[in-house]
Amino acid sequence: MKPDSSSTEDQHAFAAAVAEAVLREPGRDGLLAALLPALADALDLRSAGMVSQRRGHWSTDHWYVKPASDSPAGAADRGVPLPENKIADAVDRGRPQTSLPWWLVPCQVDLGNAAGSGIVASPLVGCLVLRLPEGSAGPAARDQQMCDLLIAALSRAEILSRQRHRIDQLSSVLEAAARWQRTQLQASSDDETLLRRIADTATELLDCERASIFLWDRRRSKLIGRPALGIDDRPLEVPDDAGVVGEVLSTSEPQIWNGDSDDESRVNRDVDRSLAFDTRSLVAVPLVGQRGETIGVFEAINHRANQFDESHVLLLSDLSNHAAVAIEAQRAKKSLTESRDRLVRDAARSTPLIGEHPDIVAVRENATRVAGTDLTVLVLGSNGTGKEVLARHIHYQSERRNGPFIAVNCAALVESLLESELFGHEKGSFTDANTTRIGKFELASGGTLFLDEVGDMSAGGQAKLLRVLEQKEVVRVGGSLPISVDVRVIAATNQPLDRLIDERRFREDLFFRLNVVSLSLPDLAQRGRDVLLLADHFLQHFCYQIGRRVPVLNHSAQTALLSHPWPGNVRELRNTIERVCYLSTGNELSARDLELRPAGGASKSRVEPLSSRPDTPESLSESTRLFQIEHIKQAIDKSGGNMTEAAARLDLHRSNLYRKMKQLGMQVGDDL
Ligand SMILES: Nc1ncnc2c1ncn2[C@@H]1O[C@H](COP(=O)(O)OP(=O)(O)OP(=O)(O)O)[C@@H](O)[C@H]1O
Repeated sequence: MKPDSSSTEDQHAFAAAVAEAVLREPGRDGLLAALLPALADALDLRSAGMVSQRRGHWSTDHWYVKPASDSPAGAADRGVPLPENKIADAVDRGRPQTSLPWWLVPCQVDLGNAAGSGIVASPLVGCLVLRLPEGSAGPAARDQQMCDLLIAALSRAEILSRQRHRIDQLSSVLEAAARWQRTQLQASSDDETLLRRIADTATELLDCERASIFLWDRRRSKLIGRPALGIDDRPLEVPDDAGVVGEVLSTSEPQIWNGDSDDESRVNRDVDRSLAFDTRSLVAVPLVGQRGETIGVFEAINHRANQFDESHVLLLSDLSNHAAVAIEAQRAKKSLTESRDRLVRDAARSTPLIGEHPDIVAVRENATRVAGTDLTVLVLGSNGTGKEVLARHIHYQSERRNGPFIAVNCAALVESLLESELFGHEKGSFTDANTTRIGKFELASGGTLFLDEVGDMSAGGQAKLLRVLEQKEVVRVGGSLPISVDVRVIAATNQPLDRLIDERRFREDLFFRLNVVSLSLPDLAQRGRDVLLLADHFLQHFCYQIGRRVPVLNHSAQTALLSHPWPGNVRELRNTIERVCYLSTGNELSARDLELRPAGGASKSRVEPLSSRPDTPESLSESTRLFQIEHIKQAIDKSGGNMTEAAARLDLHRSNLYRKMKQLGMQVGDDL
């Protein structure tokens, strides 16, 4: 038998055994398995063990008994009852206790601080239970040093293992968050699918039987259980102040309820009843939105008691942070989708293709048919017949309706600008290119590009357009990377393209590219009583805008509308009605109110000569500006709103007329 305490050689041998075991990183169990026999050897113990307290209970982690040959009494130790009271006493005091033949060395590691930030864990509470040799008077100081060495090695192993566990947890949470994000990106994703995925992840990672998200309906003071819980898959609603979940909501603090050892009144058994579940353990954490407000509670439940501790709170809180982001993103997506759908509906309603004439009915039917395809469409018709209206009508009936509708007037663009306008340019690609600019083709991606007045496009422009239509990709001016574009093209012209092709002013190959389907709009004068339908539509529209009662068109007005030749087509009619809505006051409109000029003649001048007005400005430049505005207005008026004709009257190119109007501060659009 050894002396009362260990020798220096024993101490060195034990230190070497500890160093060797630590280097192997065998984990807590491996360390105990290797070092308890070494400690027993060094101190000539009959048995040595580690007991620890987990979730309120003492349990023996490891127990080493010296073989019977070395210690005849040792074999009996296996059945010896542990001095539980003394163990608890040693742990409570945090100091070793001797109660011969037992020596009890508490082993308590505060992992929260030791393991670094982010690892909040219940302290590891344990006790080395050592049975001293027969006749021992008690341990000596150097024996204590050996125990300290063992405890330090165990602490290190525990910290390492918890760090690894934490890293695994965080990786799982990140993987789960990425999965949720993918779910959200799917066009068909809905709230229920996302919430179910989130709850499933929590069930799996917390190894629990059920997880639920309770979203707070603050207005109704209710918590709504999601995904749909309970009988008939109906959402479960509970008062927002009931049970542990209510506690979490009011305190914004995580809560654990651990069955047997906890206050039964904290649990809302109504939830159990509707789930047909017997909750024995529960952990719940707040769901906090991006602005810091609590938007709900995330809970996990188990049939078994004492299942949850701080590490579950930590894990569920991590999940909850990502879940809150996903839930808010889903809500934002839903509200954006709803407002987009509303806008698309409004936009579609605001450009109806009005008309019951058989030609218009046929065009509408063909438009509906072609809307279901991605075919290129060529719309033919005189100015103002509604070519853009028809293009929008096709767009809003197509699958592309949620994408953009981009209209480009090809005639308004000089050739040098056309390429940059349609295909964009890179910064610095020419003198004025101060920034990178996205072209109309890219802007229209996912939607429809309406190329108006395509017959007026220059030869260079036509060649470039053809290339893009064939390759379905654009290269920005000054760039080299081809950018693929997913665009449906609808082109329109009022020009006789076949004649332009004969005169070699329009490329035949481009014509075939554009003319996959062609739709022709008749002039308004050929549409019979559609004039009255359209007049009525514009009357309603403008009177609503101004806020005046809608006047009726009397017999003379109707006759005048039906017999007018409408050289400016629907645009001219719209301008006429707009003017009447602003200038007339009665509840009935007559032919005289309409002031329709005979074909080819000048309308009764509605514009007073500038010089005769009392408010004529003194400044020469201002009166010149006003004169130009009036002169342009008159030209447009005389042309029935037909800008090409108005430009010709003014001896200007159409694009120059637009530019001049912008320069003068005039509105460029329909309400001229
Ligand atoms: N069938 C229709 N129903 C309702 N409004 C119409 C219709 N046709 C044309 N309009 C209205 O007439 C005006 C001119 O229509 P739009 O711009 O579509 O004609 P366009 O043929 O494209 O003209 P341009 O050749 O000058 O570009 C617009 O204000 C449009 O709202």
